[in-house]
Amino acid sequence: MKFTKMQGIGNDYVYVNCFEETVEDPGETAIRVSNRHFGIGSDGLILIKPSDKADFMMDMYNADGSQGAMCGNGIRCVAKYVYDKGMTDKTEISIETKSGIKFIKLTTADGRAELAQVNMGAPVLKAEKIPAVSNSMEIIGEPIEIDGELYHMTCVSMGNPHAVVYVEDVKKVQIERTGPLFENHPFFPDRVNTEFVHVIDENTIEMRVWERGSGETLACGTGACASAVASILNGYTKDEVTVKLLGGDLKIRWDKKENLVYMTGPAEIVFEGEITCLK
Ligand SMILES: N[C@@H](CCC[C@H](N)C(=O)O)C(=O)O
Repeated sequence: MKFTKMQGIGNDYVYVNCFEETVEDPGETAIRVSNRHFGIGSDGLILIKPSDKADFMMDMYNADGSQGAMCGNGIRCVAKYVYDKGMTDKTEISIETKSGIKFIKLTTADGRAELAQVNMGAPVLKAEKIPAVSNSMEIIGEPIEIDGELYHMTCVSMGNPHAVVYVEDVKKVQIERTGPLFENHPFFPDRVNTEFVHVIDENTIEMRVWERGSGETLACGTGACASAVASILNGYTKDEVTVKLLGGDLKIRWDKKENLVYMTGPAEIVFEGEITCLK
């Protein structure tokens, strides 16, 4: 099976072109390829498939084999892949995901895609739709105690569930301990991605993420969008936010008039290869 390893600000996935390849058991394949010692090494697996509703389809799996409905960094990479490989000559591409069709605009140079702006759609704030168990309709700045520590949490779905909490210093977060406690908290029936955010100024935040199904990653596109929306809702930032992640920066803009979130960032091919045997 031929594959391409790609990354969007350090959030790395193994991409398989399913116009040419068939993946029988994507969950199991994701677990095997993601292993950083016995496999290729990645945060998960992304399949690029034909779609009858959009130009292409993205089907994504986390490192633990669970399927994700949406992947912000992944969708920029899929758009770069199909453009750079000549599968389309369009610079405005539609991609079907499990959370609906997303629209991507590419900036190109020398026949290659460099930056991708993704219309990520409307943020979902209703607790039951995230899903999160709460007596409130929306969870904005709600207190939650985790491991004896009090956090104020804002929950947003960007096609997948996110809990955004604010901290003084992202470097000091014991994410390997705290991340799983949020991820598997009974508050979140489908588990949750958690963003630990520090507000730098009204235009800039920094963030570390614990991803549902993959653990700490260098970046999360949907998480950056959720963090920007949470920071705007809590009055910490303006509507356009630079999100600084361990792997790089993303620009997020919430167009409140249209209620649409736009994410802009890079995508890169790291290497390509062929799997002949993977235990
Ligand atoms: N890294 C992604 C999100 C991947 C899916 C997530 N872990 C989930 O299960 O919801 C991104 O860039 O958005």
